[in-house]
Amino acid sequence: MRLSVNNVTKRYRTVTAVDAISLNIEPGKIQALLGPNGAGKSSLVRMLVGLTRPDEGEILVENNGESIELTYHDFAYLPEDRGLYQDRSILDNLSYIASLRGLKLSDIRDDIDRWLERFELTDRKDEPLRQMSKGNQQKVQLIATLLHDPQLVILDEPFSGLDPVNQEHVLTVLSELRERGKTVVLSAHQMALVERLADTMLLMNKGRAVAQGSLQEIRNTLLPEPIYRVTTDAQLAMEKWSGSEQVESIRKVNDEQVELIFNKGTEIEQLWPSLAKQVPIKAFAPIQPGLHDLYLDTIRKQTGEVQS
Ligand SMILES: Nc1ncnc2c1ncn2[C@@H]1O[C@H](COP(=O)(O)OP(=O)(O)OP(=O)(O)O)[C@@H](O)[C@H]1O
Repeated sequence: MRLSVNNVTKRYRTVTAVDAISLNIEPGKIQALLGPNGAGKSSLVRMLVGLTRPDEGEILVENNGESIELTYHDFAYLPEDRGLYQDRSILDNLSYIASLRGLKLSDIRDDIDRWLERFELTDRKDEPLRQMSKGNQQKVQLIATLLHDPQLVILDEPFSGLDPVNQEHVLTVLSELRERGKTVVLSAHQMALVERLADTMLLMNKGRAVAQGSLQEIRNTLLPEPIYRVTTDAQLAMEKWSGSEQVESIRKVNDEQVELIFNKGTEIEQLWPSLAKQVPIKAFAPIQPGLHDLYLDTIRKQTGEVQS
């Protein structure tokens, strides 16, 4: 299933939650939506699953090359506000949700057992949900979401409330969905996980797209000039190099290392000897910042504050 989001805008009374976003989401790929609180991720997700409509633009869904209207059976949706019956057991909740989807319990009983086993909930399946930790409830919600095995899976913050072991379980589940050709869209705040998992990402801030594409494409957009990590006398380097015309920025990492970004068009190879004449250089190498650093740096620049 393929989703095309074309120039979509969503406004609430006082705020433009999603502002002219375009995005192509492909089958067999994982698309992540990233951004600080209030960036517009959930608003976009709600439009993707048809809960709300765009004020401008359109969202097209294609299955095997044909344009379709999404129905409840076509997609799995893990909403931001989870809704399970607190007084009922895990098994009752899952059976009830399965019946709502028109699934026969006898057909999916094995699937439920496998999911419970996988998420280490088998021993607790008869306990009421209210006795469960937030993370365990989250796991039950995720199982409920995926039970009917649809082609399109849309998850609003699937990692929230989970410990690292269960985050890994979810990561594996999502990778398997991709391998089986499903289309997966998720919003998340866990950059290290997203970096390992997502094929493409949309970084949003205040409803707008700040950068999108693969991690490399995002790097190229947000950081067109490479960063060099230089081993040297950091204090002296800060003093001597920061005034250089070719140096866009210099940051002290520790007493023996600085990070340098050069101005666009600088012939970097030719510059090293003159920098080394001012302050001896022991070593230098370009570094590839991870998504976490790119994200924080970008949001900081845009808002002057950081939320993660
Ligand atoms: N139903 C609504 N009515 C009015 N404003 C809304 C509504 N839903 C969202 N908003 C506003 O739209 C903006 C985007 O909110 P949204 O929940 O989409 O962000 P988000 O990126 O999902 O944030 P978070 O990471 O905190 O879940 C926010 O300013 C929010 O207050």
